[in-house]
Amino acid sequence: MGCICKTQANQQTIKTKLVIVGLEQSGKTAIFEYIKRGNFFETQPTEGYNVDFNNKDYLIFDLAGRTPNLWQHYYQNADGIIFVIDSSKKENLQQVKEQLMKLNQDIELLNIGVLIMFTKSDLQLIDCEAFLEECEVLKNTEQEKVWQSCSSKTGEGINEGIQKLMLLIKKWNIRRQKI
Ligand SMILES: Nc1nc2c(ncn2[C@@H]2O[C@H](COP(=O)(O)OP(=O)(O)OP(=O)(O)O)[C@@H](O)[C@H]2O)c(=O)[nH]1
Ligand SMILES: [Mg+2]
Repeated sequence: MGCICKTQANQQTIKTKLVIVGLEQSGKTAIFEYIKRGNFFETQPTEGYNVDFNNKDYLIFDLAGRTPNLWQHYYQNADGIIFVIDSSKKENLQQVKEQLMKLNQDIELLNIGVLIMFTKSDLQLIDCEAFLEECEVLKNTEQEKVWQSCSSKTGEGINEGIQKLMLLIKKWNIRRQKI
């Protein structure tokens, strides 16, 4: 992650660094804004990234879906990744699978907790569990992941997802200390 992350982390003793990734228009910024404001906020497509470091618990980078080749550069110093899937879109699930496989490869040697967020649950069309089963992402016990269905319109599931991610990050930190 870039120097902004490290500088701000030092100044504000931020505990946890998170990165939000996912396909274009999947709902990343809406989740980022919901975490920041506690309500839905109408978004624009992201250019580059958004960052929030005012909340001392988290430093969050919300990356642009249109430049997936840049995501990996933010993983190095991250504690957690939120991979966002638009659960109202069945047509791009193949692309989602490919990005999830790429994510697995990119973080193979890093101790990072991954939360898969199926967002737009207010419009939900896909069967999340069947999808996860089909693409086998949760079967790799070496690289444990958690998942949650959520909506940035209603707020449903967002805090639950973050709590699951925090627990997973704690586990990773304990494992890291044992190594
Ligand atoms: N109904 C519904 N719409 C949502 C939800 N989350 C996001 N949207 C809408 O989906 C569209 C895309 O949301 P963004 O959060 O901007 O998506 P993004 O993943 O940040 O997109 P990029 O920055 O282009 O990669 C916007 O029109 C949002 O209003 C949700 O939970 N429910
Ligand atoms: Mg965005």
